[in-house]
Amino acid sequence: MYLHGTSRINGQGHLEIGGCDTTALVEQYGTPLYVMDEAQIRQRAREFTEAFQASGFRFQIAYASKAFCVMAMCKLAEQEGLSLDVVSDGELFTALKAGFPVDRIHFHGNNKSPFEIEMAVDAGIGCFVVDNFTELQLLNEIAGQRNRRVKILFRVTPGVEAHTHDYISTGQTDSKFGFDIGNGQAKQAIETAINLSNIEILGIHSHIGSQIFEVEGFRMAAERVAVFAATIRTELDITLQVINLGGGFGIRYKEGDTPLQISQYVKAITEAIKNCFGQVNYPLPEIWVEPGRSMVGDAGTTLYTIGTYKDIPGVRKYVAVDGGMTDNPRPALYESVYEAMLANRANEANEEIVTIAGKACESGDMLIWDISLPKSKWGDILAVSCTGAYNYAMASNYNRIRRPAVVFVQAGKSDLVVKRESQADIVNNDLIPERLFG
Ligand SMILES: Cc1ncc(COP(=O)(O)O)c(C=O)c1O
Ligand SMILES: N[C@@H](CCCC[NH3+])C(=O)O
Repeated sequence: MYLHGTSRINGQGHLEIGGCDTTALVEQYGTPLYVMDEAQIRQRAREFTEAFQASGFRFQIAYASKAFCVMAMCKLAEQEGLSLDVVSDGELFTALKAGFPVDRIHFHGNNKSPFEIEMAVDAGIGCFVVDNFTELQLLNEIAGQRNRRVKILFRVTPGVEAHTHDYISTGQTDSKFGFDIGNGQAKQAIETAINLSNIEILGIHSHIGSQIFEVEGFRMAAERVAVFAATIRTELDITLQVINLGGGFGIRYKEGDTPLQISQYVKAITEAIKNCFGQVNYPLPEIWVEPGRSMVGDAGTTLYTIGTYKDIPGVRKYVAVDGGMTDNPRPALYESVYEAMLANRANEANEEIVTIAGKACESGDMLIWDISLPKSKWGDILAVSCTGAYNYAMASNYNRIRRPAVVFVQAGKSDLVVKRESQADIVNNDLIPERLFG
């Protein structure tokens, strides 16, 4: 397993993260356990900030909280001077509860409910990223009822196909998100909004997809957005101040993954904006981005306890752990590949190829197919790396399996930031109607 961030093998031959021995973390908190390397998250935030500072552009880096949205993470994002992207009242509530400055929160989503819009307007949200015509009218109406003027970006689809899994590709014309530039709907949306008295247009937003390893897609998106901005200026007499190019910066999950340095992504984006907007003689806009995975993905490691085996001679050996698709649905959803190691026997040589199965009642509940490991036994600790993004965030209670705890580790200290769900939590919202007792 590749050792990310502060991960290392210590003198006892154990995996250590943030100066904490993972076997001690398991003793203290149990398994499955999400371990987040705080220094690694902070370093990523600083890489983004420094790269933008070097570009000379005005900027906002909005952490896409969907990747991992808990109050401690919102606090950390605030400390690092980031903005925050939320997509539901739940994420907004989490951020507000954590005391995140509301004027630095951006509200996304393709089907924001009236309740969500009201909540965000009342809270004084920094901006809405408007996704469709219905939302535009609703937002104007709700803001009007409150005598408020709300800032917006328009989410546009620039017609760029990112080289990634279909389910996480969003910039193409056939997408449920945003207004298409190519078919004229993006222009029509801006034209409509100009006449809405409770809306202030800041700019446009484009997000082409996730887990992207090259810069070409971002360059193309910047180019199309610049041409579009120029057309809008000529035809509608409005100059956009903000261009948001979304997130999508890839990370290394496994051997063969080739993400770029954060500074390379940022340089490509800022240079493309500079060139493309320069070519059409446009005042340089403020640049916003929304990294999620690249902020937290490789800072996360999940620790599991190994339980049972099923060895099918000549076919395959299954090794089951005490979690699975309920804490990490990504292999089942996207065929994502993860790396792992035995955290308590980290120096031992690999001896067998096994398949790591989860404990859910589902044949597709596999975490890793065909991985080389030392011969493991009941009670060993399996560490799976790169689980910081879209793992806890996408965890479920399928089979009424309880969601794991999350700890932040740094400089030899661990802090619980999400408690393990209890059995009481599992039935907390259940009710038995009176008549069923009769
Ligand atoms: C609008 C938007 N912004 C930001 C992100 C974050 O993407 P990533 O986690 O790949 O950086 C996403 C998710 O793909 C998104 O849909
Ligand atoms: N959930 C996806 C990323 C999509 C993000 C939202 N647009 C993943 O785990 O890779």
